Amino acid sequence: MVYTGGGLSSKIPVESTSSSSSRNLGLVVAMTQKHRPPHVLTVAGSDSGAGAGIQADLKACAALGVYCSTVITAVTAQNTVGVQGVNAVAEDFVEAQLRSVLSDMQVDVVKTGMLPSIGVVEILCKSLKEFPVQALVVDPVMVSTSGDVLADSSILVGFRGELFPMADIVTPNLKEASALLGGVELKTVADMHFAAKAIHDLGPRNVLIKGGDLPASLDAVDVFFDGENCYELRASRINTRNTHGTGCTLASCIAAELAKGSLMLPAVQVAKRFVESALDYSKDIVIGSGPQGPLDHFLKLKSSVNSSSRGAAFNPSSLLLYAVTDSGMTKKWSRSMTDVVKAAIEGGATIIQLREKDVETREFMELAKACGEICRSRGIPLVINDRIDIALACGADGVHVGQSDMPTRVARALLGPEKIIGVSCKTVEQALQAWADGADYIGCGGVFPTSTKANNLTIGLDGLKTVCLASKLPVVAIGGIGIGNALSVMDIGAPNLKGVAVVSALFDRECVSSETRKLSDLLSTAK
Ligand SMILES: Cc1ncc(COP(=O)(O)OP(=O)(O)O)c(N)n1
Ligand SMILES: Cc1nc(C(=O)O)sc1CCOP(=O)(O)O
Ligand SMILES: [Mg+2]
Repeated sequence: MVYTGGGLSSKIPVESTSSSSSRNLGLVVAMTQKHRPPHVLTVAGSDSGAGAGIQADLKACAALGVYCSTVITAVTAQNTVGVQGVNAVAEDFVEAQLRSVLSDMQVDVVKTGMLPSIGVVEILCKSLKEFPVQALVVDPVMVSTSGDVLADSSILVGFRGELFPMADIVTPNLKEASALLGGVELKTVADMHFAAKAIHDLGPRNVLIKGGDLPASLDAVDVFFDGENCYELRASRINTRNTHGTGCTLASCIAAELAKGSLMLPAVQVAKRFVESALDYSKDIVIGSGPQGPLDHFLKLKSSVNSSSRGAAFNPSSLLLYAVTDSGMTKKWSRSMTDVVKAAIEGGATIIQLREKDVETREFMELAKACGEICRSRGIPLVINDRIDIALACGADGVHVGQSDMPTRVARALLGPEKIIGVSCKTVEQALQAWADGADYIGCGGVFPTSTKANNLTIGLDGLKTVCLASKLPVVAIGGIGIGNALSVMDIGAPNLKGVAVVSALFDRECVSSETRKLSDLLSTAK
């Protein structure tokens, strides 16, 4: 089959094109080391409401950094009210999908969800014998959370006879466990222990009985049995209507962790923690008008801990008057850090960087939290120097890293797509690398000699201009800059030079707010 659209092929750099953008794409591709990501194949039904099924599996795997391919067994018309329709995919086409993925894509773990007929179970087992994988996670989906039947009871024969003996773990909820055991009542944790052992006798190497529906329990208790020991795994019960998709998500997370190389019990524990956090993060979202809303796998990225103050995308104009703190200077003038941050903002600082080289982690955290509140209430971004952990823990807007700090690409992976990342660059190569690695701006200097940073190389106005003209990112100049020379910096004739970053000219002065005001007024006259 020939595909002539944009797609992936448009990302491959074309040799004969000499534009700078295609050259840089080539650079990015060349720099990328080839590796095979952990890979889960989910064999399940599609949920049009995207809370459960294939859609939940894709999101859960993505959230845990695992590649997920899909074999769709049925298409359901489904929302927060219930299941309005089920259209099973023809069995030979389920087989075709399985063959396509398994014969080509080096799947590590297969996870199953809705298997609508015994024929599909048989096809799956046959395919797994032909293309063995490292592990098989079976979520024996029979009834949806809304009570709608998703597989007829003949499926039980297929589960017991063929699939379970191949499974590394099965993850029934109480209703499914009861059905698997011929309708036995399961009402207590002791019943769950019994069920785990009885289902283990059907052949899987591990069993996880999910106790979410257990009556009158304060904790969410699941029982895990590995053939020798039974464990009660407890998590706090989260009071929310948004629980649709938790079963699929849990099984997918187990599969994802196994694909990364985890042992079974740790994989189950990570999966439980993920579901608990996702439920907590999404407990108040409103999607649909029915009784069961979906959980949101990616709210973690938007949680108050991670991104509380980042209202809008990074605005380069916030680099105009970039105030960088220094605890030595703050102590020298017997001031508190919160007072100097307030004073700088009062004087017109447009972004604050907390640069604390000599404080303990605990104190840095407290300072970052306190300054974060001040900045947030005044609409000014707060960036943390060097410390990605502090930025994450206190919900800062981003970080500034140097060439010997955490690599930008790793910082971006840890901080997610929305946080601001600034990178110190003294050369054109460093500036291009910062862009390729996902930075938002670069700090370029030392423009002039400085006594604030020991042994700092001075690159002068010419060095600054060279880097600015090559940089694809906005630039803030740093090093020895103050009222006497700020305009000469801003006048170098580089449109992407957006401002100046200053330490001593603000914080090693008698009055922080009036010094900042003078510099702010001066910068407002720059072209
Ligand atoms: C805006 C800005 N530019 C450059 C730096 C210097 O960062 P780095 O090279 O990591 O040195 P330290 O500040 O960590 O000593 C900066 N902090 N801010
Ligand atoms: C923190 C820092 N980074 C620099 C760089 O060149 O990357 S110069 C510098 C210190 C800037 O302090 P002052 O404004 O007091 O000169
Ligand atoms: Mg640094």
